[in-house]
Amino acid sequence: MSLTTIGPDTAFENIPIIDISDARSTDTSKRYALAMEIRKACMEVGFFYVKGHGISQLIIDNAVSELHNFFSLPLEYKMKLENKKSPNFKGYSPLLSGNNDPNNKGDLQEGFEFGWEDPQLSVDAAREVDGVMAGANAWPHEDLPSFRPASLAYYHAAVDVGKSLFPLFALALDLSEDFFDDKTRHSAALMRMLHYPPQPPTEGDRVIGIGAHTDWECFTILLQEPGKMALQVQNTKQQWIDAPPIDGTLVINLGDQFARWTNDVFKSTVHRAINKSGKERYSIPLFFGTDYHVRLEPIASCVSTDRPSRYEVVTAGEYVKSRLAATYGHY
Ligand SMILES: O=C(O)CCC(=O)C(=O)O
Ligand SMILES: [Fe+2]
Repeated sequence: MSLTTIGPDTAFENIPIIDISDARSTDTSKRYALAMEIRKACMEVGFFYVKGHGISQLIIDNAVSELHNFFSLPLEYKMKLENKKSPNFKGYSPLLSGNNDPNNKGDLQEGFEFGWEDPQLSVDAAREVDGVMAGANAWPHEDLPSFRPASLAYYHAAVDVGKSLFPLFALALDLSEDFFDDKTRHSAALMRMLHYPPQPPTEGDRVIGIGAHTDWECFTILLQEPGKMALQVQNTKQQWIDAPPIDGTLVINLGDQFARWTNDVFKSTVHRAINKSGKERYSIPLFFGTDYHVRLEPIASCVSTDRPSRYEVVTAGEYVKSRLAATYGHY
């Protein structure tokens, strides 16, 4: 079936909530029904909340509390782990060091980035499969020893949720459920711990938490700290729709790799965050892509004579590398 003729005829005004407890159901019809819900959200919004994701509140609370501790360290401690010192850009990025929206002056956030740790794989071998971001993480072992285990516990739980979603995305695209299995062997899954200071009243909208952008991978799993509104998602009428934290849920949003793969049938939707809560705000996105050598070729059901291929075919790694260079000056 062609997916190119089904499309949204209205701009979305809210973001659906999908219960994914059936993601690994042994009942095929339940998995299929869930995939159809996901298909609708991917085609109409590019964002959805998930509940029933199975990550324990304890794992989430520990990660969030360690993340508060990390960002409370003195700047000089955090700067010891600055990502520019790392060959693969892991570690700490200070306030205003990134700029996601070229019209802006910098993102009002500081971050800590880490990825998959595979003790079996040497750094060189990892780089070969995972490209520029592969290799060791930079942890504040001495200054905050409990940060690594708490962060990795949440990371592994979130990666597991991500792995349960790929077969559903495949079904949603009328592909076999295992379509992404051989393309996601090495978990190109990067996690960023983020801290957004309150938006200063004196700043206009050219210095905000994170400027308007799309994500670069297949999809992102975002944990927002409860109670603080910041994330907004843009619809086709250029209206900003609020995506507040909702208890018990995570936000899933699609990124550019899926847009390329699906010839924009799945939407990589523009979003931004402005922390107007007056308090410190924290969030944890996990960017879930395919292995970096995988070519982002459009899926047959997403191309037609009326909708020819929109993107040049590149590998996932080439794409991410080009976006990193544009956003952080990493080459
Ligand atoms: O902090 C948020 O809510 C959004 C973060 C985000 O969009 C990103 O890091 O790509
Ligand atoms: Fe994003």
